[in-house]
Amino acid sequence: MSALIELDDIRVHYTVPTRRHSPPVTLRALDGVSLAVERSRCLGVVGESGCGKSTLANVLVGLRTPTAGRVRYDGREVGARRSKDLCRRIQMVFQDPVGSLNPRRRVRSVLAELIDHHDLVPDTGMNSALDSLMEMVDLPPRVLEARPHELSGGQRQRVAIARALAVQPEVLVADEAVAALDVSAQATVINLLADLRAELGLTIVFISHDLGIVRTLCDSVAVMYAGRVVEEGTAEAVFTAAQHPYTRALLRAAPDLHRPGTVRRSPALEGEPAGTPETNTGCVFLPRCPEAEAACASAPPPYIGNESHRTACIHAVP
Ligand SMILES: Nc1ncnc2c1ncn2[C@@H]1O[C@H](COP(=O)(O)OP(=O)(O)OP(=O)(O)O)[C@@H](O)[C@H]1O
Repeated sequence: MSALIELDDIRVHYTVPTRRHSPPVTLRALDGVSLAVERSRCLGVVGESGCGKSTLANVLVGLRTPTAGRVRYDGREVGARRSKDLCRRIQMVFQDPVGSLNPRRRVRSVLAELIDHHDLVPDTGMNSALDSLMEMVDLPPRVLEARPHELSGGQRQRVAIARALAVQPEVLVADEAVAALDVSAQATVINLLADLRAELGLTIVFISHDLGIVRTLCDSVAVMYAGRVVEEGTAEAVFTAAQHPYTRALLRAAPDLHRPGTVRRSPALEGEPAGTPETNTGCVFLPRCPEAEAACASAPPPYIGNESHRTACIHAVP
């Protein structure tokens, strides 16, 4: 199967200030990421907080121009300035629908404006296009008349998905799209994404801290550490026979994988002690993983920043 999106040696470096009188350092948020996403498939991207997942999402949708590397879409190289049509084809769903929806505007007006902007439906077909969108995301038509604060978290996230679907995209990049939802709303949104993929042939890049959900939804998984993809494979292979020490540490630390009835622990990890993750707003912070650091030795510390919220990918370029 041919890849719809290809990333080739993508680097995103930021220049960040340090202490007064010290020169700024370069932070490698992405440090040579190569990935291919096949059409109509779902790729999960996992890794601890700060490893570069959102930066990757931003590169995919064109919100961030890479410092180096190439992005290809459907075989064609994508430049720094994307066409309106390419922007339409790759849509993002963010973690926080409240922040991404204008609180003053009714759902109808947000969706209609987008459809209009891309000339996707004649004026006479607008009402039925909006009704079908609501049906697609399993919301009653009355939601069209609501403002975001009048909806539940799960409903808002479905409106955010409707907004992405309004422009008839080929790719959805979901960046922690269910992290802010309770378990039942999460299940609804996950099922919705799975149905949309099956019905519309959508390609999905699903970024999440929740390994249980990734295993359920995704065909393949890319594991990120310190701005790099350290392991990539089918979901089954990654979850049952992880190869990289960091993936194994991540699996050990994932609370969902130890919860009975969700996802069984990888046989590859049998006999190894489970980690004790500290959780904070849904993020899993791993205990330091010397094996993983050794395996990523070409990206050595020193880390900068707050050690208690360790962002492994922050290391100064020597
Ligand atoms: N505009 C920016 N300027 C400087 N540093 C940035 C910028 N955006 C992101 N970073 C840094 O780049 C690194 C990667 O950030 P990113 O948001 O991609 O991580 P993440 O894996 O998505 O984390 P989380 O799971 O917590 O959302 C982090 O160390 C972050 O602080």
